[in-house]
Amino acid sequence: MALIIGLTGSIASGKSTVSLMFDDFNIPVVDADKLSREVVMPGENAYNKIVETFSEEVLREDKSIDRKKLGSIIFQDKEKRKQLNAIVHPAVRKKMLEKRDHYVKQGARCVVLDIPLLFESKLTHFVDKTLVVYVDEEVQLQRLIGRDGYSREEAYQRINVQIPVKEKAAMADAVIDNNGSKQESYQQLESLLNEWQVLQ
Ligand SMILES: CC(C)(COP(=O)(O)OP(=O)(O)OC[C@H]1O[C@@H](n2cnc3c(N)ncnc32)[C@H](O)[C@@H]1O)[C@@H](O)C(=O)NCCC(=O)NCCS
Ligand SMILES: Nc1ncnc2c1ncn2[C@@H]1O[C@H](COP(=O)(O)OP(=O)(O)OP(=O)(O)O)[C@@H](O)[C@H]1O
Repeated sequence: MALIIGLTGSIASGKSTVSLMFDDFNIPVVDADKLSREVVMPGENAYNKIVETFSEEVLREDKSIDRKKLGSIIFQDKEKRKQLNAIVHPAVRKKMLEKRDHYVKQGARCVVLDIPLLFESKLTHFVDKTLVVYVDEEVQLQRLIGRDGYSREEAYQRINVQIPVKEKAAMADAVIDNNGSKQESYQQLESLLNEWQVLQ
């Protein structure tokens, strides 16, 4: 039986950074953020629904979704966020489960589902173990600003629409403390995978 790990955290806590490390252990990762970009490509159902709901105002000149613009709308309006989630999440879940099952069928010993909203969307039944990538709030804020160039207010807005990462860490089966170097996080991941006996 394959072990399915749900990898989560909060925005800019380091999920993608840790998710890349699984490659070294030949463990496949299904990335919900990546799928959420694929399902809103022009021509897809979710794309059409987004245009219907949010108007052509959220399109770029080439008709693709202007993610920055859509983000600036939904991160400050709970109702609009719910509308977008209702459009995008079902399509992402379907693709995620298809990919999970594909890797399991191929004989993977372990599959990672990288899902930013694992706890918020109550998806823990998709996985056997939950793993949270944790950082202190000030580190999270600085890394988010450093990566995306948001103002402090914009960064807080994005952090505050999710369950605080401290609370997620308290709910998780395991936690990687990503306040230190990437190397330190890598070592924590390696020990955990040994503990969970998924390394060949
Ligand atoms: C609003 C959008 C267009 C902004 O796109 P952008 O490229 O700027 O951000 P990206 O998609 O890379 O998301 C960055 C991070 O924001 C957070 N986030 C994104 N959407 C949401 C949401 N609906 N609620 C809370 N946090 C969210 C996550 O931590 C995610 O990792 C995009 O995030 C989106 O379509 N969101 C709805 C789908 C969703 O919930 N995706 C996240 C999990 S599948
Ligand atoms: N241990 C670390 N030391 C220094 N910088 C780090 C560390 N871990 C991650 N970072 C940097 O912090 C930023 C956020 O990390 P990352 O993109 O992995 O977060 P994320 O949780 O995947 O974010 P999102 O929720 O937006 O997808 C990136 O610029 C990344 O390079």
